[in-house]
Amino acid sequence: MVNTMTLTWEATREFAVMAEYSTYGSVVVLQVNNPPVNSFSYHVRQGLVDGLEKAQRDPAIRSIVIMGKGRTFPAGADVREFGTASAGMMPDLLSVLAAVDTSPKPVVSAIHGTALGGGFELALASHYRLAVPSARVGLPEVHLGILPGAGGTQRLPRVVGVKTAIQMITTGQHIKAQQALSLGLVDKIVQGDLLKEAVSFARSIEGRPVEDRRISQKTVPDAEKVGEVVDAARKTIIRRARGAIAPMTCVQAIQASVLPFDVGMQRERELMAFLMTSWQAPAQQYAFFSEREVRRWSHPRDKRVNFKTAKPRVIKSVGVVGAGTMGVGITISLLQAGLKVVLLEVNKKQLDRGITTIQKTLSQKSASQRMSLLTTTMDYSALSDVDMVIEAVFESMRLKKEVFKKLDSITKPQAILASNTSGLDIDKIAAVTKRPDKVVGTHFFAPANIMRLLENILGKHTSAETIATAMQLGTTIGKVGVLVGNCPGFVGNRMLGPYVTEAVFLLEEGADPQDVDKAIEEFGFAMGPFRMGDLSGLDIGWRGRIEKGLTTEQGPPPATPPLYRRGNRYCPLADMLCMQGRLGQKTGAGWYRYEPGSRAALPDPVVQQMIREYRQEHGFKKRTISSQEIVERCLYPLINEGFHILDEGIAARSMDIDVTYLFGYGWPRHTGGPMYYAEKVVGLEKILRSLESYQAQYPDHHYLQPSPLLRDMVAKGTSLAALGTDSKL
Ligand SMILES: CCCCCCCCCCCCC[C@H](O)CC(=O)SCCNC(=O)CCNC(=O)[C@H](O)C(C)(C)COP(=O)(O)OP(=O)(O)OC[C@H]1O[C@@H](n2cnc3c(N)ncnc32)[C@H](O)[C@@H]1OP(=O)(O)O
Repeated sequence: MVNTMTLTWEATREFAVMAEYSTYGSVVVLQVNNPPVNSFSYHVRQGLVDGLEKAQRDPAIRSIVIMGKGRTFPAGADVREFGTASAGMMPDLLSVLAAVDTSPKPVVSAIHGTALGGGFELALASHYRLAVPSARVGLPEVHLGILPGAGGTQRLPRVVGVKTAIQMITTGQHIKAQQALSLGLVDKIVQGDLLKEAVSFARSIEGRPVEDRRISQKTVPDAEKVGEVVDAARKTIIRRARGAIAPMTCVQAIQASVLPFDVGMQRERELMAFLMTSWQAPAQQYAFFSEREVRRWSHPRDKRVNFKTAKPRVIKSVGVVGAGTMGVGITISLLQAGLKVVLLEVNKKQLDRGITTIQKTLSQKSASQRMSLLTTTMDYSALSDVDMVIEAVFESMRLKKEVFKKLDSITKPQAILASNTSGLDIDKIAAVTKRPDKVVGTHFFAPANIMRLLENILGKHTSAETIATAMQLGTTIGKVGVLVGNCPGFVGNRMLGPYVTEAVFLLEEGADPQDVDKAIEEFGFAMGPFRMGDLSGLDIGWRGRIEKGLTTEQGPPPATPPLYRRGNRYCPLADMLCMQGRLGQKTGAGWYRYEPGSRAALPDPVVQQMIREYRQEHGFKKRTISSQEIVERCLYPLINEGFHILDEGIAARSMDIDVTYLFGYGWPRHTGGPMYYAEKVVGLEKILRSLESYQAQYPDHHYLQPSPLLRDMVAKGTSLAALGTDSKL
């Protein structure tokens, strides 16, 4: 009987191998075979339709199982096909799913891995769904700037209701098998061999009518509440989406699920066409692929040093120096990935505070297991045996050099020494060691256990093996690693300089901090530059400017013209706040004021008065500044700096810059990243002309001077994609 059944292939192989057809008595199994994620490329769709038709024709067949071969059930449409001729080739996914739904013989989807997007829509069109315990399902299309366009917006609410469907579809969350079972999205969780279990299950339901199993024929359980649910959702989604159009369009499609199925499907199709042809969908799909493409890194100048040839060292234990906010966050990330950590901090109180934070942050379930991987110490000799050290001490070159000298003398010769500096010269740090080839920058972002970006900095002497190890470590701990070259601020913070500088200049001319923040937040950032400054602490930038000699704790350096430093325009408003002890949220006041215990940024009349007096003192005439000007004045100089970075070979490709900004700086994903936005949304020529026009108005704002590369690209009509493979780099 079933359990003892021999699973031999009786399959005929006349169909495309991308949907293999095999029979087990009365059961046909269609196995999608399109590695790596079994996406529905044209040949898969054709193979499935052919297989379904053959199964219908064969009177000996009484049920059909659909599964994925290899690592997963289909994870959705083939996104690389979007916009190409194959995407439109029939059969499209909708006709495949219609053939499944209307099949007179029961169709069972047997899920392992991730049934996502079109894959989960296929499962929902099937009459039964089985899943292994580790499977996950979901409709993540919103992250690609589209909606579940193969019936997902119509079938899902018919099972879970409009409210849950909106929640699932607008967040794109993946649901674990057990939760899917409790929501009624799968019928059974099966242990053991999925193929055997699925065939057995299919046999057990043969002969039962399929009509009442068709989700398309059901009605939405909470239909009478749809108006109020949609209204409530609209409010949160519009705020959360910050300019992304897909989430609200998904809601509109889901709203149509209370209509007859065919009418709802028509509405879904129209809304899908709207999103597919929007500028946001390609931007988000670019972001999806770029996140993966940065894994294929190469030296910004020397393409021979790359991911294909460089072999990473095996890292089993890591030392972390410094138990401040960054050191603690890095330690948590490493522990969560199962690495052994030796955390060193010379200040006992700080070390104790760090240990408490680590304990609190690690999830209850695995805390003791993770904590057993941690050793804490105040003694450098405890680092003698680790494979790698990440230094996360205060941002001072003098201190970092001291630490690296000690590390060089104490750690084993093959250990890699990494600095979490956010912008100091890696070569100067490496120069104090006898192993500059093993020194690398690993710039984490706060909170380091949450933020996904890891900016890895290649020094002049960093070896290919060392950089490969840093990139591999990023993958191990679930970060998106980007390889960049060494320059002040590297990629991320260097580009932030012009952005923040120009934002402060806007205050001189008439804007208030809240005007600037509002415009930038409406563009899509979670926080504008002033709220962000208050959150990070205004003293970080202030200390940096003091270290560079641009200001002092008492005010401008002697004999300095108030609005200039080293020949460049300079606005001291941020320094003035710091001199008053207004360091941001942590002191209850910065650009904004904060009620005790609250993080809500409240406009502060004291700051407004300070800015007014400053304008009067220096002869600035207040004017009204439009949101458009604010966005252009802040973001175009940031983008311009990106062109300088490409020109200098600090980043190998524009996508490395985009990924840095998407994952480290909250750049809105629906615009693709700063460089994508510049080229594909605004247009390089328009960026250039705007910079020229602003520069004519503000000749002493040096960041507004267009980069030679930008000029050259506009003159020649070169694309950023071509630049990545261009001999120039
Ligand atoms: C003119 C307009 C007309 C409009 C008419 C409307 C008609 C509509 C008809 C279309 C219907 C389609 C409807 C459907 O709802 C749309 C979709 O299904 S969109 C896709 C939804 N699915 C996803 O978003 C899943 C994306 N993938 C992932 O989340 C992850 O890859 C994973 C599956 C969880 C696996 O993760 P990992 O194991 O970490 O592996 P990687 O992420 O590294 O991926 C490995 C490899 O695979 C590539 N890849 C992954 N998913 C896809 C995909 N869906 N398409 C193509 N390629 C994919 C990924 O890029 C990696 O590639 P590599 O970097 O290794 O080259």
